[in-house]
Amino acid sequence: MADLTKEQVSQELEKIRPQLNKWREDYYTKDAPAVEDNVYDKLYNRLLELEQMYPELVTPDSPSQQVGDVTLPDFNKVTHDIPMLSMGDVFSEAELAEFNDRIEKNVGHEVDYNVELKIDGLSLSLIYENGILVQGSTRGNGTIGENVTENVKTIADVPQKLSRPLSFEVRGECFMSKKEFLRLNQAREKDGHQVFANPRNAAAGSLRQLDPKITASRKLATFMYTIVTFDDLNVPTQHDALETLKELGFNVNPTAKVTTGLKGVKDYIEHFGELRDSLDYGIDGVVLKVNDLGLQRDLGNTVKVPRWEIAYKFPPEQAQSKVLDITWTI
Ligand SMILES: NC(=O)c1cc2c(=O)c3cc(F)ccc3oc2nc1N
Repeated sequence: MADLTKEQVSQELEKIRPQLNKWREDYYTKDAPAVEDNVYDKLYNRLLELEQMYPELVTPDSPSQQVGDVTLPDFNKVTHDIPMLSMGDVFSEAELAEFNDRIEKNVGHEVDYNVELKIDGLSLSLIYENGILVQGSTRGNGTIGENVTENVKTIADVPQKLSRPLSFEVRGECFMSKKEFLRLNQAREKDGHQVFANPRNAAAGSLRQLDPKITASRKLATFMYTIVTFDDLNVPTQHDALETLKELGFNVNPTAKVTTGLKGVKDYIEHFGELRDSLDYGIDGVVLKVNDLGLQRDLGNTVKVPRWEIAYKFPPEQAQSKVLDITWTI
């Protein structure tokens, strides 16, 4: 990157910030994205790059200062005691190798990863008290989310009562299957309503409804992936956490795989890059998580993302073949 003067960076930031904020506004509050995720992500990463050059140019309204969704004014709000962070994104094998190098340097040895599909939905938090579902909420800005408890109770695969009287929080992804997305859009077209741009926006628009009866009329689904407070559950790894979630009656995506270092990650990415179109749910990448939960705690989080996981993003659907063109040198 040629060295840019502060003035040049300031001018470019003045163009990028409003553009990203406009796209964010559309993406979160209108549930109708103006651009593909990867276009947003690339410009967002450019903003981060420029802000890192001259941190004094960061403004409070910069997209880098807000995390996650913009919450609509009309939902009751909930505070996430443990922030719901987002994930760092990478777009190439070289960046995956950099992530792995950082982890091995920090930990001092090779680590196992739990590799999971990155479901293209919206984050969901579920809180249970003595085994009873008492609260469902969205990520919101990471600290303040939207209370969607009554809506969540209409999702068939969300257990309202657990087989054990546990009090804890679990987190996962709420999504809409491609089949349901087509059915819903056909119905909306017939009724002269605006159709949803993609299953992710249909899921967001359906979960973030003020009227639970509307949510109930749309078939939402979940894949849960985190037990937030697992102290008394004696769960040593992320893979075990997924097993425990399944035993407790949650819907868990069945494709997770434990790898040693990056060995096997290439195959996993290529395999699911090929299967992507045939899955009945949208995926936009693959998530690598340090499998050992103790190591995750030691590695900790930055203000915005955990240090112990990374999301490798597929190229957008129409560029699907590109996933196979990556020359892997691992
Ligand atoms: N879309 C997903 O399929 C998916 C998303 C996340 C997260 O957003 C996520 C965010 C955190 F702060 C921590 C763990 C996470 O794990 C995750 N795991 C997944 N499988």
